[in-house]
Amino acid sequence: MANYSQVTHVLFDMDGLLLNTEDLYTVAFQNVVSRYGKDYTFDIKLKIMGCQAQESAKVVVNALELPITAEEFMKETKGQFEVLFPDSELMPGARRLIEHFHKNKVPIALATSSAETAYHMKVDKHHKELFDLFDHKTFGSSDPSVKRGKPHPDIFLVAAAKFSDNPKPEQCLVFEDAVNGVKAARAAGMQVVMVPDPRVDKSLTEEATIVLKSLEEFDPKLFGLPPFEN
Ligand SMILES: O=c1[nH]cc([C@@H]2O[C@H](COP(=O)(O)O)[C@@H](O)[C@H]2O)c(=O)[nH]1
Ligand SMILES: [Mg+2]
Repeated sequence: MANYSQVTHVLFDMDGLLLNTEDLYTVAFQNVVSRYGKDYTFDIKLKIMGCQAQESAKVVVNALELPITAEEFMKETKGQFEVLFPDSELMPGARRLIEHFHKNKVPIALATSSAETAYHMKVDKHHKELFDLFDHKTFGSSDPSVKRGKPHPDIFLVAAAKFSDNPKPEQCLVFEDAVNGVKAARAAGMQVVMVPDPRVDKSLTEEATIVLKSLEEFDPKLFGLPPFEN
């Protein structure tokens, strides 16, 4: 059996992990690049999942040789986000896990590469009460203290430092869906539970501490966290 260490604090990614917003990004980006006769392939998406918004825009514009600037691309996608994000849905198991940790007084935080404005589009309409259970939130694309996006460790180190009892990296468990997010967590010295998109090749999941098909499969006991009651 693999060796898992006990943790005391938990950090959650958001897009594609707690919310189905990765699917919504795919629709939004495809709608925009279709105007230029291009395809937003999963290979390109894989490169930018978890990246800061501006970096993502640059990669797409360059990879697809779009005849617009990264700023123009961001403006066009923002129009799509405003329509699509408010109806984002929770991923299976997300509510149970967040409510369980909150009820059992496990400190939990959100560490998303989203900008704060995008976060509000995704959460405010349907999920505000649940997301209010986090002790704190860090928004990688709009928080100046997060210098570099995932796969760099910055966001997880900034988020961990916001807990009042200042946990060490090895006391923190990260939940992630993206390859870049797993790399970021490992670079921060943290264990990471990966729930990847099923299209992600197995060879790209090897850095994760444990890989699950769904958050519903997570067993808190493996990491010394309070067990589910049922
Ligand atoms: O198809 C896409 N997926 C993901 C992103 C980027 O990845 C971030 C999601 O990262 P996280 O899962 O760390 O919240 C988004 O905020 C966005 O910046 C993107 O641009 N396009
Ligand atoms: Mg994600």
